[in-house]
Amino acid sequence: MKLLEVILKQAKKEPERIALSERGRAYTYRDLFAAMGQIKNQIDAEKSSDRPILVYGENDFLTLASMLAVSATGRAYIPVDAHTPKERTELILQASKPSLVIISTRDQEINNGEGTIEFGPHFQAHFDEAQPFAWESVDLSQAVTGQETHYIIYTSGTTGVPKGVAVSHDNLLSFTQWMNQDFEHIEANQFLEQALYSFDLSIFSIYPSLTTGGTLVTLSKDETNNFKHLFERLNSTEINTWISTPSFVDICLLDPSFTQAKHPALTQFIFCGEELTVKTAQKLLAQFPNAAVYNTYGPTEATGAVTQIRVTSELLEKVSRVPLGYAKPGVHVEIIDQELIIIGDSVAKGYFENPEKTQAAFFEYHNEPAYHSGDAGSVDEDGLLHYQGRLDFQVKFNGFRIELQDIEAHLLGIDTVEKAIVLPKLNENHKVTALIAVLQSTERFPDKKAERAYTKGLKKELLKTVMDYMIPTQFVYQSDFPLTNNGKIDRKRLTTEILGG
Ligand SMILES: Nc1ncnc2c1ncn2[C@@H]1O[C@H](COP(=O)(O)OP(=O)(O)OP(=O)(O)O)[C@@H](O)[C@H]1O
Repeated sequence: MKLLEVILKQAKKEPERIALSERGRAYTYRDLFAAMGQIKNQIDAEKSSDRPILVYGENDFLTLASMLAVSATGRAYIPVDAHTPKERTELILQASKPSLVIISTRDQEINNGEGTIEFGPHFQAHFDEAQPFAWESVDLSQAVTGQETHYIIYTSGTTGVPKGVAVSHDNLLSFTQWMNQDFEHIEANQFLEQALYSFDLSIFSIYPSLTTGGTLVTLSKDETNNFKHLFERLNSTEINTWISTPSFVDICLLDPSFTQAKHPALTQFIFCGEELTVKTAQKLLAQFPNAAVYNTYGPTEATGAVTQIRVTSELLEKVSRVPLGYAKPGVHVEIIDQELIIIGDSVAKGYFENPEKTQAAFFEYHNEPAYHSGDAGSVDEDGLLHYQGRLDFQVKFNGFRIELQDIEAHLLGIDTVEKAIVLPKLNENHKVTALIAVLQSTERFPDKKAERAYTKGLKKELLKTVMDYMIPTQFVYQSDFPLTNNGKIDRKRLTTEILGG
């Protein structure tokens, strides 16, 4: 069955259920299909080629309806958030050459600080609620299916030109079925939709919610950026399933009202995108002792996530790093030369119209699709996967091979350390000349002398668990860490801030 057909079946059963709730406004499943139909008509009227369609919008109803309308025409959609820097949007436009651009943001001024973008053929999406709607008019005969590309998400591209990961309908179907089976079953589940649609963490809420008659509770950019607005919204909205990066929940844990007593309906937390530290998991379980907390792992190239584990207090007592979990059905993970190789039905089709990059990362392993994750790890005898950091975060320092994230994990093992990032300082020959630890500590230092004394104690503590050649050369303290648009700690910006351009 096609994903859109599953959504339609569910929608027809309970058309008045809320499909999406934005700040100050809620839309039913009937609204969603009505809007999809209208936008699909607009697409059909353009008579564009069957190349992908770029949807330029925000996390809201009109953007969701636009993406689904594109799927209904059988084309792939490319979600681009309207807050994306102009230059990057232009790079994505050049790389993807979409047949059409749907502008679903209501705020046309959004990018004007940076000037107008040349979109090529485009139209503004509209939803006219006064127009009559009949379920019989819904036509999914052309809708995306099988190996056809469902969406193309451009990864933030740590280097150079962004790469568009092409995910098939069947990749997404397999992911959605797993989410619907292997996590908590919550009736009329209200999903937090914090991740931008242009970040694949968003599929954790969109498809499981829509295929089961749930509600997407979307946060606007203003709400995720403004602590006061965020808490106004969180405290006035019921959420059952929380999906975010660990860094985002860290921000929420700063608010004393973020507790089970205040949010009794919030019973499930699902994390992905970056390491969930033992500290964050402990803090969360202390605030929400009855909630089911899951760590999941996966790159965009393997459709959202491919492993999961329920994180309990008992588990946290036994481990120094939170395991990544067990592989989903249809996927297995092998370690080849230290690297996690993801094999099976979640592996995406490749990078859109980029055979060179595709060939470098995707391959066939015993007749199954496989992907080089670039992550280091190990697998237990019973199939439990452990994370050891990104392979490209391994450096040579004074002749020793050092895994930066290994030092970070040990720093986080110290009670007063809340966050830790270790950055390599390079000379002009790209040789590491120093390791800089950037820390957020619970301690406050009245003066430099106090800071030095604390650092001295920290080094002593660290020496109990790591080799002396792994001790950072310098320690820098920050009260908060910059985050990327996707809500992960922004190492690149931190490097520029600490080490200079
Ligand atoms: N649960 C987890 N624990 C540790 N690391 C994780 C976890 N989940 C995801 N990651 C990290 O995030 C990576 C996947 O992230 P994603 O596909 O969003 O792109 P990225 O590698 O962060 O690059 P970019 O953001 O530049 O596109 C994984 O390869 C892994 O390194």
